[in-house]
Amino acid sequence: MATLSHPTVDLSVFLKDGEEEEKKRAKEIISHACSEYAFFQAVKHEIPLELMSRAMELTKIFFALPEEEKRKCRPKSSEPESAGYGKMSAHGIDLNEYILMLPPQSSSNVLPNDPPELRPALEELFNYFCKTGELVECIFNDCLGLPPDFLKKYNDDRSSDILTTRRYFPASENDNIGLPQHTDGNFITFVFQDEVGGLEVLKDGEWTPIVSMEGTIVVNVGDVIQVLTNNKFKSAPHRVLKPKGRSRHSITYFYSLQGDKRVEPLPHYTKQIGEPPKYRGFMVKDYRALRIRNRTHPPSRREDVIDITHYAIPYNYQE
Ligand SMILES: O=C(O)CCC(=O)C(=O)O
Ligand SMILES: [Fe+2]
Repeated sequence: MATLSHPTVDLSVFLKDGEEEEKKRAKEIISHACSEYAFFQAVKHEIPLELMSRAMELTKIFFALPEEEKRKCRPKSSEPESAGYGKMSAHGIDLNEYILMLPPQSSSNVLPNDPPELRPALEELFNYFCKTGELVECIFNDCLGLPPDFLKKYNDDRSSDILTTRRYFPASENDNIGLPQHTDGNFITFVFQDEVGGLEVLKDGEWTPIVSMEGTIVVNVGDVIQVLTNNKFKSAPHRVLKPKGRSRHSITYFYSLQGDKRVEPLPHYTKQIGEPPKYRGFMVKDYRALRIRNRTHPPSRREDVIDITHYAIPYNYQE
């Protein structure tokens, strides 16, 4: 197995005034990581470590409850990807179970009352992740050489952000996939995995594990950033393996773009540098619908699963 070490970035330098040299170095690491691996690990972020582990422990308590208790949090709507408790299965095998949460103020949320401390912990965590998302977006803006606040103005509506907390079931004799290979369709994703690990990224044709480190957040570039930057920043395929003999837990925050936004390669990465666009433009909601269809009507062949290459312009597209 390849041993790729994903770069680690201290985000605290961006929370202080001055320290220009440190900021420059951190931005170089992030730019390199996002162009090569699509993933990096963030330490000294603003999210209190105590809150991260409290939320993780509380979700473990929830997932250990009897099925009928958890079902009390079934979504209000039958639409796929609705807020609430759900289970992800493929070909009759349970892969993982999850709570999907929209912004705390959303009336669509169906959050557990048991354990009672879980709901406020998730709401608090959601708000911290949102702040971290805004910070990383601002750092990306600089790394990409875009005009000040360009991404902030473009992505100014946080109502589509999602937090999921998942329990992956233990592996069976013949099956160890907890989440099949995919790229994230959103802007930027933040993952907090427990000590079990299991998240892997595809790099140069090899699956490489993202080592779990306490208090660390995994940051990964989503498809929207890959398209905007015309592939300068990459969104890499990743998957989660289920562990043998135990469960695995993670909390993921999808910093997203609102459905009515149009996404296409920016002039800064096309016209202005004489590069042809590698993608045609699309609406976020249309891409989201295609991705949901992958789930509700899974194609039998892997190559028929719709991903961002659906919008690639064949003659211009290179990895
Ligand atoms: O659970 C994890 O570690 C990552 C989950 C993930 O990749 C996703 O939900 O898109
Ligand atoms: Fe993912």
